[in-house]
Amino acid sequence: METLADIGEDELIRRLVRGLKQDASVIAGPGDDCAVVKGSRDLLLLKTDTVVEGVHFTPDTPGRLVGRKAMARVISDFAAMAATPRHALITLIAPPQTAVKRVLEVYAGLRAMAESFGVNIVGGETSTGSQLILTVSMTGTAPNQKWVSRNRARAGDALYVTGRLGGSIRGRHLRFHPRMQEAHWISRHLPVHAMMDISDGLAKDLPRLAAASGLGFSVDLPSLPRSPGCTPEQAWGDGEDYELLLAISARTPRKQLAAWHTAFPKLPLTRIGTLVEKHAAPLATPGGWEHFR
Ligand SMILES: Nc1ncnc2c1ncn2[C@@H]1O[C@H](COP(=O)(O)OP(=O)(O)OP(=O)(O)O)[C@@H](O)[C@H]1O
Ligand SMILES: Cc1ncc(C[n+]2csc(CCOP(=O)(O)O)c2C)c(N)n1
Ligand SMILES: [Mg+2]
Repeated sequence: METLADIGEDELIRRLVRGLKQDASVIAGPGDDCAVVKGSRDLLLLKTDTVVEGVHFTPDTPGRLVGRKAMARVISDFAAMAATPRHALITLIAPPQTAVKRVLEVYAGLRAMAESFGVNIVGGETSTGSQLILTVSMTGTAPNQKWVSRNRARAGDALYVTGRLGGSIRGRHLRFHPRMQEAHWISRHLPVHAMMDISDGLAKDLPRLAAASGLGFSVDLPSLPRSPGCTPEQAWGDGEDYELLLAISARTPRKQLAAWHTAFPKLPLTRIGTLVEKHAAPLATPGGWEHFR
């Protein structure tokens, strides 16, 4: 088996970036001290995110899915802002004994996901360490200065989620689809006040969204849209759903909400609760992912 120790850093990078597809915004991609891309008059958005072997995937996870997940998680954050991802830097850390084939597969997953969302991989960094770690840093734009924050929600707003929650560890955490089209549709068609993607579980992310606007929440656990075979507690706490959580005006006309089902007939948009004044919030059920405890 050919390992990273056999081919060395420069040859690895050469193989990783060979034939990378880039659009006309890229002036200088991998190969120089920095990447150079054309700027834009739109707002610039920035995000970085890491996946770690043993935390976000295992040594058995196919390389392609590791790369897919690493790229899709960041794209999902751009979706959560109703923004457009554009340029990515990839930091790859791997033990010397890693098979070259595995790293090439990881990169194939990164590249396929990037291409399908119009993201240019323009550079990165390669180093060694005790396990496989992949960091994707990305820039994006908010056309017409329009983006959706987490913190403009108001008491009384209705809480909705896209898709179904829970059980992601059975495979969906590796194969989810960032809700990009859906998020842009929401920002265009609904009076959305706050939005985020669900990575640590509703149990963690809903309190974050509410707190960002200085509010509390009331949620009906049995009403959560669930993945097949999941309990409400799993839908609440499992995490890595990468679905959208949004707060919209309680006065949204029913017709506007019904238009969702025409636009996305296969994906539910479900009312799960309400944002309330902090002092009026019922006690929340604990749960969700936490890295350090
Ligand atoms: N080490 C750090 N230094 C500075 N800011 C950080 C650091 N880690 C996280 N943050 C910031 O804290 C906020 C929450 O980080 P987190 O990674 O939980 O993002 P998220 O979007 O809530 O979750 P996810 O990345 O799983 O979607 C983000 O705005 C992030 O930029
Ligand atoms: C091997 C393995 N063990 C556990 C999990 C579950 N998991 C890991 S990180 C995370 C929250 C999101 O991460 P972050 O907070 O970094 O965005 C969850 C739910 C997994 N996917 N693979
Ligand atoms: Mg997020």
